[in-house]
Amino acid sequence: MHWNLMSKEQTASSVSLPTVDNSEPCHIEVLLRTVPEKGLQNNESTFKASSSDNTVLFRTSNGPLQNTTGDTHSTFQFDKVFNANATQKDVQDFLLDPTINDVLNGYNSTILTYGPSFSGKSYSLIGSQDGGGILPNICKALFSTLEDRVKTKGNNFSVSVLAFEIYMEKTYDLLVPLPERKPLKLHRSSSTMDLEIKDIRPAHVSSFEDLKSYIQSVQNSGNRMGYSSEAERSRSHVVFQLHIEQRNRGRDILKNSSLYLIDLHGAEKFDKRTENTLSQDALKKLNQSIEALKNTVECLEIKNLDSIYSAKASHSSTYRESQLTEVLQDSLGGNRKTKVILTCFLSNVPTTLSTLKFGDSIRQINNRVMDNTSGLNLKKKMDLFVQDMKIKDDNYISQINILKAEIDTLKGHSSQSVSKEDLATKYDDSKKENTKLKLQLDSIAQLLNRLTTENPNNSINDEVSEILMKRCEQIAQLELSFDRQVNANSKLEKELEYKKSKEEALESMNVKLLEQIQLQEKEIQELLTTNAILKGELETHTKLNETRNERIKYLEGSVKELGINKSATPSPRKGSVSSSSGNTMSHIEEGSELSNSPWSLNAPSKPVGWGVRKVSSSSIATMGSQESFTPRPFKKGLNLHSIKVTPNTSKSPDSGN
Ligand SMILES: Nc1ncnc2c1ncn2[C@@H]1O[C@H](COP(=O)(O)OP(=O)(O)OP(=O)(O)O)[C@@H](O)[C@H]1O
Repeated sequence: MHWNLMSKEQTASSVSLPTVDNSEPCHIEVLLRTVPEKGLQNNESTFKASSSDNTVLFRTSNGPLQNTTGDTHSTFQFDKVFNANATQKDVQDFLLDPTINDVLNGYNSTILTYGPSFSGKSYSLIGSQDGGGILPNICKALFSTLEDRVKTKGNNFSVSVLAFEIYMEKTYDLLVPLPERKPLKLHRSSSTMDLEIKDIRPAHVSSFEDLKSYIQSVQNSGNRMGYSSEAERSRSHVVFQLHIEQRNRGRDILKNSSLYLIDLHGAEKFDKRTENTLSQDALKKLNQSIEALKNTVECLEIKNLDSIYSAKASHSSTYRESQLTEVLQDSLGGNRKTKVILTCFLSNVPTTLSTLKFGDSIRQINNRVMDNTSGLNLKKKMDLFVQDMKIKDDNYISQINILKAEIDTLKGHSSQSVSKEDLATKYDDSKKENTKLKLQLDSIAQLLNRLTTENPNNSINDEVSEILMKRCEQIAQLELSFDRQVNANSKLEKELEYKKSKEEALESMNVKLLEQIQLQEKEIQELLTTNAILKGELETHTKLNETRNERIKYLEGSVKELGINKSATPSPRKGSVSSSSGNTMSHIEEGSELSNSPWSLNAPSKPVGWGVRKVSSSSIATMGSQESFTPRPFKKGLNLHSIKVTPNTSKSPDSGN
């Protein structure tokens, strides 16, 4: 699979709205961040960085601060200068929001770190144990804004990510574990001239959590960046690319943009002192990319400063000096909003001076940026429509399944509970028992009355009372359970009714959903047919156009030929056909094809004969509404008389003859 690093889908499925070049100039922004160094005071250093006016002043060893207007390299002006005590948050507060805005407005953007080893490039871009860098925080903020737009504007989005490293002039997919990593091919698409990486594996991520796990897998797969071991310097350039596609269905707008986050390896030259295991050739390759980057920036700076400078020398050739510059082509002088973070130790004069000079040069480069906003074409619209229908369909199906499961559980409940018939028999039984007990109670009450009247102090009285009390308790309990049964019964009845109504509602909803699906299928069908008709019409028009072009060419040829013949013979007089030489006549006869042509200026309404000769160039010039034509039998040498011309009001000098 090829992965287009520029506008992956824009070319295939959308039509660009702007037809004119509406790009705007945009200079590369440069930020400087200095590393905290123990015991180093800013005003004691050779460099004085000022975050208030965003300058760095370079002072000579013993002398006073140099005049800012004197030596161009005595003062370096940047877009932002962060002192050593600036936090990650300070840097990100400055950088994140504008970059996110640019990307979401459809502008391609790049954030690039540049500086010597251990100066905090990875610290700023990726982060460390004590805090997240630009990469995780920009991704988090990006997803949060995208999700907000889904809620507030109904926009859709899709994000894909890929990560690769450039090591010794070879490009590797960072998702592939380090030992298995194979170099990938970079090439430019012949149609769009976009850079493509063959066989790289992009990942589609739908949330920040997905993206975090992608970054995690990249880090787990091993790297040459050195952030696994803090004391190790990086030897590869690492590139993260996010591609964001946003769709606004209401306005049929598609925005495609990408964000590069690039962590370069140290900008100093690698040599045998630090890389003693590497061969001379390997060292050369290791240094090649930064050298090429410096050259490219220099060329572009000169080109920007000197408008007469020929682009030929600078452009394509310098970009091709290394894989890094190939990847950066669009970020340096192309359609990207580029921000460079320079990192340096103020105590190290040579590396800082070289970094500042690089920053100064790259800041002179003007990119030409335009937002990658496009309209959706019919095919894209249909694809999206079908995709949405599918999603809706899936939703409906899952909704139906949920409701079905609910019905099943309710049905299970009702089968487990007591049936109506059982309840009725239970109710009857209790009723019978109740009446029996009541009768017993009555007879006991009667017996008791009798005994009380006969013998008021009889001990039997107490016994009977006790029995009676027990019986009463039994009756009360029975009545209670009876009430409970009745309550349970009515509850079940209600539940059953509710289930029935729910089932009915579900059924009708189901029917509606089916109708909707059918309607949508019909709409898709109609769109397909319209598409086919449009295609057919387009083909017919193209053919017609081709035929017309052929005819026009043919006519032009014929007219030219006629012109040549005309110039070859004496110029005919106004109102006359030609000389009597007979040449023109015969030419006209030959040109009868022209008169017969449906494209002829004078298509014959009569059979082809003498009349068609009116088409000769001279006759076209003289033909007026008063001209009449009398066909005569052909006589050799008499052809001049074969056409009768009615006198013209404006006579030619010879017309009297
Ligand atoms: N501004 C800073 N504040 C605190 N610690 C920092 C800062 N900048 C860098 N460091 C620390 O310095 C060390 C080196 O930083 P880092 O690895 O980011 O350098 P680098 O420029 O990416 O080096 P290399 O080019 O070798 O990759 C790390 O331990 C990092 O935590």
